[in-house]
Amino acid sequence: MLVTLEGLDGSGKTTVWEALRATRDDGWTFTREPTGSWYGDAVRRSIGEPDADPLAELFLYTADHADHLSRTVRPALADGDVVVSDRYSDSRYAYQAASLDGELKRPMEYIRGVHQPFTREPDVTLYFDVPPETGAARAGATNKFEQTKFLSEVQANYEELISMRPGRFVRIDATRPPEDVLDRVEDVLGRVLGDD
Ligand SMILES: Nc1ncnc2c1ncn2[C@@H]1O[C@H](COP(=O)(O)OP(=O)(O)OP(=O)(O)O)[C@@H](O)[C@H]1O
Ligand SMILES: Cc1cn([C@H]2C[C@H](O)[C@@H](COP(=O)(O)O)O2)c(=O)[nH]c1=O
Repeated sequence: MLVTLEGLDGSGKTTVWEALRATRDDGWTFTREPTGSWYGDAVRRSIGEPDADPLAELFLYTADHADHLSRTVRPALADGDVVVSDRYSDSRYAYQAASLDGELKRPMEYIRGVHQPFTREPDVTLYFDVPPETGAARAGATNKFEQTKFLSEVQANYEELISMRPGRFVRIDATRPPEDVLDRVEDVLGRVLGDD
């Protein structure tokens, strides 16, 4: 089963991912995008570039995803592991659709179309829901993505994705204290894995 954690910068995904990882052992693979590979290094370099070309940036993230799929996600799923990824393809559909708004016609449709032939859709996606102001403040507003205005566009894109796949997304109220957020995530995982 492939479980992904999605949401705005500062929504608390990594906090939960680390807490889950600390209490699980065999049968679980914890992974993330951007990855730790050299493709991920290229992505992180681009995040730090305010003037990076948004289309070039989309393809850096997508290259990292292709490598992540073939080297980590697909092998772990083939071994029967539960794979938990902190960010995955929906981050591209939400963030790069925002950064390419005005550059391409229907950017989300374009980005989903690029992924469709090779990606593996998640089974369950936990959406960490916070207002853009909260996300930007928690993240520290240190780069071009961690800005309230940009995150408002990203949030609208996530809402569109949720309305397209209501059965896959589970909304988590991530404005709650960290312990409550983790409890809710554990409940959801217990339910979906129990049903598996
Ligand atoms: N539920 C919460 N309430 C208040 N603060 C939180 C909560 N969860 C996480 N934080 C704090 O918010 C900051 C961002 O958290 P975290 O790194 O987990 O978010 P993230 O969604 O992974 O962000 P990014 O996508 O930018 O990496 C951290 O300082 C963390 O301690
Ligand atoms: C995978 C992915 C990420 N992003 C953005 C979101 C964040 O601002 C940064 C890095 O992610 P992290 O969770 O803070 O480590 O990159 C993106 O725009 N598109 C993506 O596909």
